[in-house]
Amino acid sequence: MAPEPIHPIRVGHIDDVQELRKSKPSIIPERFVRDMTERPTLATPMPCSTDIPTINFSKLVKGTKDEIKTEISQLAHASENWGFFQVVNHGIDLSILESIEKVAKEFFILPLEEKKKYALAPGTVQGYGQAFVLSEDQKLDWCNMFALGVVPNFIRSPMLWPTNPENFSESVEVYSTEVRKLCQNLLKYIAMSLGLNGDVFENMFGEAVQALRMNYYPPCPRPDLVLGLSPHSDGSALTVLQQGKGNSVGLQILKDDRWVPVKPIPNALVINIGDTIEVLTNGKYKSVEHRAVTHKEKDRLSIVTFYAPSYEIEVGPMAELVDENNPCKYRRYNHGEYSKHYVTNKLQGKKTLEFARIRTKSQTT
Ligand SMILES: O=C(O)CCC(=O)C(=O)O
Ligand SMILES: [Fe+2]
Repeated sequence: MAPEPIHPIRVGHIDDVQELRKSKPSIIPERFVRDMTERPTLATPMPCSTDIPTINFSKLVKGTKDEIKTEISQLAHASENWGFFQVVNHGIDLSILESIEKVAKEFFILPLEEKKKYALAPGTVQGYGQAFVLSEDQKLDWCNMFALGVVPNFIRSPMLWPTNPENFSESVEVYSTEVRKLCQNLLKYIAMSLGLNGDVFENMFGEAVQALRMNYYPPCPRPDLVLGLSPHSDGSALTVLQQGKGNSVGLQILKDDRWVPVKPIPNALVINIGDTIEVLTNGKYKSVEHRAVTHKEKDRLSIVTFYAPSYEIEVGPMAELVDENNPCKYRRYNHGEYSKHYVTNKLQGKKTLEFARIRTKSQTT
């Protein structure tokens, strides 16, 4: 069962950030202004040796034995220490990446009245607007989202789709099919990097759920005060993120208590480990906290695919990853319940995963 909206929720007035931007405010509305501790530290220079790892996907698929071995150990290192990596030579045709970016842009430049036809209901994550807003006093992100389910419930009805409906629908379908294959392949190599059978996740997940979210961050006159997207980890198994061509750098990941920017590599895709893989691997592979920041003059688009087990699947640490030295850190739970928990809570770092974490005696006292 897909997560149902919870009612009633009072979220108060939510300004549309694109409309706000048009009015060129000299003062940012209070609901967007972050508390001191949450503000992006724009002035802190980042050490340059902290680029996230890169995986050469073509070497995994058709490299020599040695190349495959090296790439798999890179993948293990990235998943264990970073929770993030960029995939180059992923095999998805450039025209497919360009097409999804084009339809996403076409959507966001529509008049607000048009976009509002797809407005998301409070407490749900599908549609246009701001997801994860669950109370009137919650701070808002400097972002507009348009999110839709792809598997199992992609509705291919031209009536329902914006702009050029045929193009939109077709681009989403073609793109999502390619990204699905990439996720399945990456999960195979991730399993192998753990010394498990390549098909272990595929067999476990049933008909995997896939969702697509387009995030649009308009320029912000005070990027030092706001966040594009609140810190969070993803509730998925894997996330695939495409950054708009030539956009500003906006994605940051928390590494050793520092926010490290993910510098876009042209045509690469950013992959991150989601909460589900963290639980299945008993914490060996990490779903790492990340956020988006804004830019004073430049806008930014990200196109994000979440790939997760079917809602009825039960998830818990795999036996192979639990032993005396690595005691079980998470309880077993139903993935649909976790999804519901995820979408009905605000984004708050890794807090959502507390849902599953087993507390040791020293943590509870
Ligand atoms: O826009 C970005 O770079 C971050 C997006 C993201 O983390 C998400 O949609 O879950
Ligand atoms: Fe995310």
